[in-house]
Amino acid sequence: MTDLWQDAMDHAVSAARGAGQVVREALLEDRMVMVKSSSVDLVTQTDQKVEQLIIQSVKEKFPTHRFIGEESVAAGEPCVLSDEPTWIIDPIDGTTNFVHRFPFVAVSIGFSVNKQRAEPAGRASGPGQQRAGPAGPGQQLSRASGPSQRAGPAAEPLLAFLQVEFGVVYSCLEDKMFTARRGRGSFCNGDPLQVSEQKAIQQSIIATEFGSDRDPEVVDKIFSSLRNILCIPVHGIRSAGTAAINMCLVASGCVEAYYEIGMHVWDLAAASLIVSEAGGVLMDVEGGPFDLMSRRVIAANNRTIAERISGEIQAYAPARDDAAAPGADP
Ligand SMILES: O=P([O-])([O-])O[C@@H]1[C@H](O)[C@H](O)[C@@H](O)[C@H](O)[C@H]1O
Ligand SMILES: [Mg+2]
Repeated sequence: MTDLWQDAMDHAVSAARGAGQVVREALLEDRMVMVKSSSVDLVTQTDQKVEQLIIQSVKEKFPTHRFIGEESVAAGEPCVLSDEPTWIIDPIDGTTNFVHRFPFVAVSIGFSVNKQRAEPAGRASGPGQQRAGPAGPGQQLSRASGPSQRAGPAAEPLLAFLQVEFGVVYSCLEDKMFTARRGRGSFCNGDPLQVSEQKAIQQSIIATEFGSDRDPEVVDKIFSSLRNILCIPVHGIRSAGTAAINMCLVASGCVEAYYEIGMHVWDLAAASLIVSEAGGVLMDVEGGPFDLMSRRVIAANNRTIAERISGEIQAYAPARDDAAAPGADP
């Protein structure tokens, strides 16, 4: 049977690699910094150029596909997911890092199709499927066991979830290409990834970010959550400065969990599949199902750690990514 999306995934990997080369070259030059939603929400010409390069190359090969790109949305394009094949692009995740030459910068490309196809857990989802169980980031099943033991239960209720078919995160200064295909596992430079087996949060490292919202009430909540989690106590707190790389660190087993409120769908789409395909779980910060458009996430190695973190977070709800979209989900 033809593998519908493998061509697109191969294209995403090569586009991400090409974009990474542009980012690395731009780091050697002066970077003109502009601001978006606030004085600490940065963008550069390289973000815009890289996004256009990726979109143009995809359009040439897949002229009917749609896009959600960070800089296109900033320029007024709608942020809409539909049943149509949609490329979800963050040209530079870690723009602040890029501006300061802090050495963690990623190109993130997720690909979704069939926005809300309801599918029973445990059904194989495509040609060449090697593992049972839904691997899309909208699902909330615990996947604490390793890749070899990940068959989903046979009779789960129907779940409506966003289907990310593949995710590509290229950590371009480390030259690490993280990839995941739905139902087929996660990889870094071709080597399979698996989340940490740690069950005790007291022996965990937790990643989070401070985002770009400087409203004192929000900052208080961020620090309150951080204090609660630090005092559990955990082994440590880390911030890579990019949501996508933080999540790839979860998938790689280097940190047990990452949580944040405020990042966007383009920061999360690709990496959410990389986490779930590495055996991790995705959850809303209040413990419900993960929602890619909600700008809230806990990505963890297992449900126990995710739930413990959700119990310590002072939650708030930023405007959804699809809030302004006509016909967006209520
Ligand atoms: O702006 P950008 O560098 O693409 O993305 C940001 C990074 O992922 C950062 O780690 C996170 O804290 C922000 O919430 C994101 O917006
Ligand atoms: Mg980003």
